[in-house]
Amino acid sequence: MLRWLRCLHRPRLVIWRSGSSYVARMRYLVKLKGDDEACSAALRAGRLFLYHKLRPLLMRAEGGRHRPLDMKTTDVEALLEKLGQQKERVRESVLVGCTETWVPQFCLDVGTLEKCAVERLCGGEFVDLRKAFFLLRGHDVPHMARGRALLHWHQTHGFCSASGEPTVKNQAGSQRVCQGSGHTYYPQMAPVLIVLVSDGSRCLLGRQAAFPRDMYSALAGFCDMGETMEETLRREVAEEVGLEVETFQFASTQHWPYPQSSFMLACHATVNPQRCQVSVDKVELEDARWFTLEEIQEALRRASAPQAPGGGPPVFWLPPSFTIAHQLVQEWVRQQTAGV
Ligand SMILES: NC(=O)C1=CN([C@@H]2O[C@H](COP(=O)(O)OP(=O)(O)OC[C@H]3O[C@@H](n4cnc5c(N)ncnc54)[C@H](OP(=O)(O)O)[C@@H]3O)[C@@H](O)[C@H]2O)C=CC1
Ligand SMILES: [Mg+2]
Repeated sequence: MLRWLRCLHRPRLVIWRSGSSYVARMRYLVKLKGDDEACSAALRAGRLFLYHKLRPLLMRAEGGRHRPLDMKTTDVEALLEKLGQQKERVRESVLVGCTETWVPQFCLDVGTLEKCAVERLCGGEFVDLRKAFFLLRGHDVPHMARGRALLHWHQTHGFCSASGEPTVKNQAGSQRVCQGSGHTYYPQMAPVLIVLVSDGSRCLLGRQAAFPRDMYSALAGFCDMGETMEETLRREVAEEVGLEVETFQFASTQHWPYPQSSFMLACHATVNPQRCQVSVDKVELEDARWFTLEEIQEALRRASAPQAPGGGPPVFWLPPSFTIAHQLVQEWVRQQTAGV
């Protein structure tokens, strides 16, 4: 039976900045979601982030980093007209947020335009989001991921599953409605459990064949219909590596834009060190193995994908620092070294 893992990690205290500005902005955003006219006015005054076939438009910033390129709506309208499109296409955009200075932010996919022409006219580059994860600063990543996820949802929910008729997006893009059946569709995320398993002194990482070469991550799996988080955790660890979890503790959550949109629920778990022989399900994983604290600490010190010197054995590496898998690994190291 699962037991709660006591004292492994201190509960996280989150302190939000106080003040009425956050509340007012959230109320403004909810108004834009429910009021097409207000949202159209916000679009005129807002900023647009362009995507091309779900690749965000980035520009080079100082220090070799990149940043998302945002544009005035009127500039995007001029761009569309210059490339032979109707400027009304800006209305295909979706609302993704609002800055602290109350500038509404929208995303628009211009995948039907010629990519190089847009890049030339805007002075940026459309970059695959997985590559962009390594180029952007941490706080820009969730923003770009959210835009991609929402645009992808709209691109794949154009028809009603009840009537087969086209669905229509509201101006904010917070829902699609089928006039025929009356169904309203809302953007969805699939719950995924991600877990860092430890035997007390080592942690278990695995890799799928589709991962970048030599990258290892925490175990993950989609929640089955009707499962609790604990049941998914226990099942996935049993299925993928043949181990029985003894204790676990919830850690945090993260939105992840793949494969469609996932709501990642992150946990730490332990197995009995006397029963930690890994048996990998080769359909799901290419490999899974135990790593010592020293190996993990060294991987955390390596900034990016390392090259094995002189053709020696490949060195493993971890997902980028903003990912929840990386955060689980860092938490585990902190716990292992606490009081040392
Ligand atoms: N942010 C992070 O730090 C990390 C994120 N992840 C993400 O977690 C997600 C899940 O991990 P993964 O190990 O692949 O999951 P699973 O172990 O559940 O295996 C994936 C398989 O499950 C099936 N499946 C069941 N439900 C779904 C669903 N709702 N959507 C898609 N496939 C489903 C598919 O099988 P079939 O194709 O046969 O139908 C798919 O190939 C991935 O999207 C991955 O990108 C993973 C690690 C780190
Ligand atoms: Mg998996």
